[in-house]
This record gives sequence, structure tokens and C-alpha cells, in this order.
Amino acid sequence: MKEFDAIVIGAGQAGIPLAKKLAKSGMSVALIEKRFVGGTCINDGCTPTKALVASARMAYLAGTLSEELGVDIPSYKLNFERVMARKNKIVGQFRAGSIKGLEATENLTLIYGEAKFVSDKVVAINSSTGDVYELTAKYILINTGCSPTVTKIEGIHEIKYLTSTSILELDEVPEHLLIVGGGYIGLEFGQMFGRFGAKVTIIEHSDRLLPHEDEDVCGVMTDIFKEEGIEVITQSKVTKFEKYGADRIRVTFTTSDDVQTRMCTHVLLASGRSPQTGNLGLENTAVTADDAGFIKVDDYLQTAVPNVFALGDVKGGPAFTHISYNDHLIIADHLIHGKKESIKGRLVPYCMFTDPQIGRIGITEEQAIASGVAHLVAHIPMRNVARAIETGETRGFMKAVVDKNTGLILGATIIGEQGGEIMTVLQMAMMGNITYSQIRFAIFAHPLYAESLNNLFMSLDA
Ligand SMILES: Cc1cc2nc3c(=O)[nH]c(=O)nc-3n(C[C@H](O)[C@H](O)[C@H](O)COP(=O)(O)OP(=O)(O)OC[C@H]3O[C@@H](n4cnc5c(N)ncnc54)[C@H](O)[C@@H]3O)c2cc1C
Ligand SMILES: NC(=O)c1ccc[n+]([C@@H]2O[C@H](COP(=O)([O-])OP(=O)(O)OC[C@H]3O[C@@H](n4cnc5c(N)ncnc54)[C@H](O)[C@@H]3O)[C@@H](O)[C@H]2O)c1
Repeated sequence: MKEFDAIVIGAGQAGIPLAKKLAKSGMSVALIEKRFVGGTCINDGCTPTKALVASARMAYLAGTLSEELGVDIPSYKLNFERVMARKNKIVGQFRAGSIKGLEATENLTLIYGEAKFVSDKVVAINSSTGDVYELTAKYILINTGCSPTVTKIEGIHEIKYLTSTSILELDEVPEHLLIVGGGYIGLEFGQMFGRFGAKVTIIEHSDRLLPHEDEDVCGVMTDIFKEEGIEVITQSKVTKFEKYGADRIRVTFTTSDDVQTRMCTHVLLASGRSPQTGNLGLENTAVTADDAGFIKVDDYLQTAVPNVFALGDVKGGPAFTHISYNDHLIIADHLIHGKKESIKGRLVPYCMFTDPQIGRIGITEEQAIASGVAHLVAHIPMRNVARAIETGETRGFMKAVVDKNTGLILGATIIGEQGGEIMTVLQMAMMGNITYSQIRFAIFAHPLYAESLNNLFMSLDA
């Protein structure tokens, strides 16, 4: 049996940089990938969707915003084939760059195949060439990520449903796309395909879209989606899918007070993601997982087995590329430099790439109320932001939750064209313990969106 210092299972956003760092430190490392190097982010997540969001925004600018800006664009035509080809090219470029970086790393062996634990210390590889063999290592790092959840709904296997992965392979824009789930994936794809010309219906189980955000955030986003012609149905549970004729699907759902149906041509399941641990052989180890299959780790990402760690989406919690990346830094510091850093209390920024974006950091207003912390809420609508007025991007608002006693920023939500970037300015303030009144009177270049952080905190003036 071949022995390594470390085996990394999954070439995702944590696995790749970790394998490289461990190998560069002198360890012999095997990196096992069952599908594509780059994992979800590069192949089926961030990279392709943000490339498509850019094309959808161009359609919006040409079809809608141009008129307000006084530029007549009499007609425009979406070339979906080119849109998808551009997306594929970018994905190919990113994936090839990652492979090149791995291949150039000494002490690192990249193996294409599926890994399965045989015991706490031994992993069997079912390689893409058909060979099956076993490897062992001092350290085993699990970075197997998640895949789309296929919700158990009557008739689901009778229809050709789409997931966030398969929708990226469509060769034409659906006539009517019905989306189950009003979270990140539902909203990013919903707006994108609406802008590509599809009729879009979003059905969300909770009483609002984005149920984890404040009510005013959900309200504004719902208004924006409706304004763009998207049908938003909340507090409703899809109960049945039926094939109808050659190319239609009838969807039945229960609302708070009745049962309704919609006819559509395509269904996208966007109701969450499940950990890829089902075939990982965890039953042959002492590694523990929760009921949904997420691997249980301590604050140092250590599983129940010493020297077996889990990083990224597979351990549950916030599922973002930058969190997976941060996980790898924590483990690399631990294994290479003996420095134990904890994931407890780390800041988790995120951005939903709808248009306008939602940039988020720290606690929400509802969380501040629930925690009982004495707080103030600063708020300014984008229609009062100079830059937004000048660019015609006045949808959304800026909001920050501030500690009433210390003046420190506890959280922020920015709904705006550059919402993610503006949120990051406040994230930096939080990292540097800068108070809201310092920002209130700081000099920012005029007329940036960030300049309006002066005005945001002016709303707290007594
Ligand atoms: C549509 C979509 C859009 C997204 N957009 C964003 C965004 O804009 N910003 C953001 O921060 N996040 C976004 N995310 C989330 C982000 O993609 C994930 O949080 C991130 O990719 C997780 O990285 P990871 O390294 O934990 O796992 P992954 O990237 O999923 O990597 C896991 C890897 O392990 C491999 N693997 C699994 N099991 C085995 C096995 N047994 N043997 C060998 N290999 C195995 C898989 O094939 C995969 O390559 C998006 C996700 C989706 C689906
Ligand atoms: N911009 C980004 O950072 C980005 C973009 C896309 C995805 N992601 C990541 O991918 C993860 C998965 O995204 P997602 O949108 O699939 O999950 P999600 O958890 O964000 O949203 C799923 C939504 O579906 C609803 N739902 C669940 N079951 C339902 C049902 N049967 N009928 C109707 N509604 C139902 C939930 O109430 C929830 O609002 C996210 O948690 C996020 O971490 C991030």
C-alpha cells in the first residue's frame, strides 16, 4: 500500500491550495478528485454563474436601463449560444490554470478517482482508469463539498428536472422556468433567466424570499423581482410534478389557504445542497456526521478521528468559497507551523450576485433585536445616494447595525449595484474596530458609493 504524509480528498476551493501548501512544505501529498479539478466554485458555481450574470446584466442595460440613460437601443438580440460559449471558455480557463498549478507542484500527486475510507487511516481509490488500490497517510483531509439536493416531491423522477449544475448545460432559454426555492441559487438563476427572456416563477416554502435576511431586505428584493416580471410565490410547498403533453410540466403546490397549479416547461430545484459523504465510507471510520451527512468538526476543523480534518462545505455551516479557502489556511497553519487557530467567531461576509447585489456582513437587525444587544440602525435608501442617482441604479438601500455603547459596527446589509464592494468597506471597518462616527466624518472620494457611508451614518445624528 502506498504511503503519503497527507491525502486530500476533493480538489475544491480548500483542497487545492491546501494540497499545494502541504506539498511545498515538504510533505508527500496525494490529491484525489473524482470529477473536475476546481470543484463546485470553478465548474458549477461561482465562476459560471457570475459569467452568466454579467451577460444577463448586459441584456438588462440594453433592454431597460439604456432608456432611462437617454440612449435608444431600438432592439437587441440575445445570442444564448455565445453567452454559454463565453461561460464555458472562462470555466475552462480557470480549471486549466488550477490543473497547471497542481502539476507544477513538487511532492504532489494528483489522482483522478473516487476516494472511500476503508478505515481511519486507509482510503481506497477507484481510479478513473479503472484501477482500485489503497493509500494511507498520517493526515487525511476531507474536502468533498456538496451537491444539489434532489427534493423528495411526488413525480420528481417522472420529469426532467434541472439542478444548478445541469441548468448550466442548457442549449436554449426555457420558455417558462419554475424554480423551487427562493435562496441564493433560486434568485441568481431566476433573475438571470428572466433577463435572458424566460418567464420565471419562484416558489418559496417560507413566508418570504431569503428567509435568513431581515424582512425589509426580503421585501425590497421581492419588489425588484416583481418589477422585472418574475412571479414570486411564498409560503407555498410544491407537492407534485406531472408531465403534461410533449413539453410541459404541471406543478402542484399548496399555499397557506389553497392548492394551486402552474404549467411550465422547465423546473429548477434550488432548495439547498447536500454533503457528498454518502459514498465516502465514513461508516468504516470513527468520523461522525450529523443527520444530514455534514461531517462534525471542532473549532479547529478536526473530526472525531485525530489527524482527520474536514474543510469547506462538507462540514456544514456557511457554504461559500471564501470560507472553504479560509478553512485551508487554518489547517495549513496547524499542520505546517503548529499554530492552532479557531474558526469560532470569524467574520463571514457574503454577496448575492443578483442585480442589485446584496452585500452582507455581521449580524442582521433581527439578530440584534433577538440578542438583546443595545444597538442603533443606520439606514439610507439608494435613491438618496448621489452615485446611484447619477448612474440610474437607485434600487436598494444601505443599512448598518451599530453597538449603541461602543459605536462599533455589528453588521451591515447593502442592496445596491456594487453592494458587495460597499459591504467590504464596512467589513474592513469592523476588522479594524473603526467606529461609525469615524466613518461618518471620514473623507471619501466624491462621488463614490462609499462616500455615502458618510450619509448612512449621518442618519444616526441626534
Ligand atoms: C450555483 C452556485 C453558485 C455559487 N456562487 C457562489 C458565489 O458567488 N460565491 C461564493 O462564495 N460561493 C458560491 N457558491 C458556493 C461555492 O461554490 C462553494 O461554497 C464552494 O465551491 C465550496 O468549496 P469546497 O472546496 O468546500 O467544495 P467543492 O468546491 O464542492 O469541492 C469538492 C470536490 O470534491 C470532489 N469529491 C467529492 N467526493 C469525492 C470523493 N469521494 N473522492 C474524490 N473527490 C471527491 C468533488 O468532485 C469536488 O470537486 C455557489 C454554489 C453554487 C452551486
Ligand atoms: N452568491 C453566493 O455566495 C452563492 C450563490 C449561490 C449559492 N451559494 C451557496 O449555495 C448554497 C445553496 O443555495 P440554495 O439557494 O440551493 O440554498 P438556500 O438554503 O440558500 O435556499 C434554499 C431555499 O429553498 C427553500 N426551500 C427548501 N425546500 C423547499 C421546498 N420544498 N419548496 C420550496 N422552497 C423550499 C428554503 O426555504 C430556502 O429559502 C447556499 O447556502 C450558498 O451558501 C452562494
